Amino acid sequence: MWRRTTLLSSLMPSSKASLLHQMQAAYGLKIWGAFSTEVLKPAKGRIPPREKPPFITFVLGGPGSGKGTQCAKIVETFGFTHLSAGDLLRKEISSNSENGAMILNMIKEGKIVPSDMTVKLIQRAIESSENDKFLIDGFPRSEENRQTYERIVGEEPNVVLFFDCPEEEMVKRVLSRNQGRVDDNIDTMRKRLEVFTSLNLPVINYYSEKGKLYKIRAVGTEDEIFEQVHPIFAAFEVLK
Ligand SMILES: Nc1ncnc2c1ncn2[C@@H]1O[C@H](COP(=O)(O)OP(=O)(O)OP(=O)(O)O)[C@@H](O)[C@H]1O
Ligand SMILES: Nc1ccn([C@H]2C[C@H](O)[C@@H](COP(=O)(O)O)O2)c(=O)n1
Ligand SMILES: [Mg+2]
Repeated sequence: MWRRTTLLSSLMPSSKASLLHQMQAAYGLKIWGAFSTEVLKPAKGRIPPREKPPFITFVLGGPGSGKGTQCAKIVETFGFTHLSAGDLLRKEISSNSENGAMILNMIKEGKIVPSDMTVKLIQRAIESSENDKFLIDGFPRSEENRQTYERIVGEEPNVVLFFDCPEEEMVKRVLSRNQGRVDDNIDTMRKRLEVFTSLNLPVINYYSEKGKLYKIRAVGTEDEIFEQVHPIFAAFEVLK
């Protein structure tokens, strides 16, 4: 799609060449002559509009079920872009955004941040990427998250993965994660498990009823779990 790169400006008087540069910078267009224009790879930071909606996978599971770990493997094998809702929120905290303090409090309490905020961060991240396939990890965490995404983005996910892991295993993993997360302690973990059961399980059931859910038994080694994940994405690659 992005074909020719030679600059016409080198063949022009300098005033015209400068005007041409300005137009190229403004519109991401490269002008080939009197009769044709062609859209070229945009300048850094400018992303062309998508011709079709990206392929979206929601990745769900309790705290410590291994969502992030398995997402890294999917990225490596299938070239997805990984967007962790939790990571996007943590970035908001560390960038000292106006909502940072509120988000930090919610995360410490194991509560769910207002959906508009999370959806906008996800939407912005998708729009600023040139990839056409995304893993949205840890989202939607509640019916309100799900409905807000559908309202703002106007699309349903293509696939939903659910990493199903026993509570005692999740607690063990979180308490030995050692990444300095403010919510990796037993008190917050208890609250996160309660929130998972009361708010996230209904979303998981919703997607199960819609026939979009792939349930993974998230016990065993990371590689054993990925053996269940691999065929799901391999099948979608074949269908493309
Ligand atoms: N199959 C596994 N066996 C043992 N430990 C694992 C396994 N998968 C992941 N872990 C470890 O468990 C911890 C939690 O994993 P991970 O961060 O992927 O979970 P998560 O679902 O993303 O959790 P959270 O919702 O809290 O972000 C990490 O320290 C990770 O290295
Ligand atoms: N959709 C989301 C995702 C995450 N959060 C907040 C609350 C979670 O406990 C915390 C950490 O998320 P994780 O990294 O475990 O996926 O981030 C939220 O409010 N809404
Ligand atoms: Mg995670």
